[in-house]
Amino acid sequence: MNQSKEQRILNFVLQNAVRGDPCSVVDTIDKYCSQKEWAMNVGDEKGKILDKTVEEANPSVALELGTYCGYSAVRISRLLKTGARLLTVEFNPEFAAIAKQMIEFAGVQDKVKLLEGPSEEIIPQLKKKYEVDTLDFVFLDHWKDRYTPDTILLQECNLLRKGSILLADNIIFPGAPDFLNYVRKSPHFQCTNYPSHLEYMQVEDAMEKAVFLG
Ligand SMILES: O=C(NCCCCCn1ccc2cnccc21)c1cc(-c2ccc(F)cc2)cc(O)c1O
Ligand SMILES: [Mg+2]
Repeated sequence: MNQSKEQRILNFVLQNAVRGDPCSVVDTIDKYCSQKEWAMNVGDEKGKILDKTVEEANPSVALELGTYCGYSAVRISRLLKTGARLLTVEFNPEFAAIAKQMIEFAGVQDKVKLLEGPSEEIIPQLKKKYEVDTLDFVFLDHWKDRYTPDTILLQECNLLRKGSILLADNIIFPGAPDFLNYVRKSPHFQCTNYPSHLEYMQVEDAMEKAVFLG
């Protein structure tokens, strides 16, 4: 049975990155996906915007929707302070299995909890089952038509507090027009746009930061 692209990415990391070194894992994935096979990791250009936003949020509890191979989970968790944690949600069991190994190889498994399933089921469980009070930072990188309903669901579940920072990938490509509309029109969010490029390509993309005002 021939390997998946995601398995090839993981194998390349296991053979070429430094175990326990999150930066080398991130750089090695970027090397593979820019030179050998494109993949939908957030990448280094948008990754730098992600880094800045995580540093601004300095979260105790962070949520990521869309783990994929674990690239942004490793990227985010390498910046977390002692005792802080990242909950990352992946819907696809094959991707979750790859991401688990990627996270463990990077040595960030103590900071990251990988939750398997659809966001609309997991978000309502965060308070009781995963002992979350409120979320300091949320990275949206899953189905683009789920960004808006999940942002509404986060509010309905009382998971956001004054100052919670949402960062959304792929605002231009593949695009999340309804999300952009929703947060920019809402009196409960202060928005900032960060123009960038699609990972590993010269195609325009952008990220949108939305700070919850309460
Ligand atoms: O589709 C993208 N990501 C989402 C993947 C599926 C998420 C599924 N999923 C995960 C957790 C979860 C929880 N609940 C429900 C569903 C859930 C994506 C695509 C492109 C892209 C693709 C083709 C192209 F030609 C150009 C660009 C680039 C990106 O950066 C992307 O992020
Ligand atoms: Mg993306």
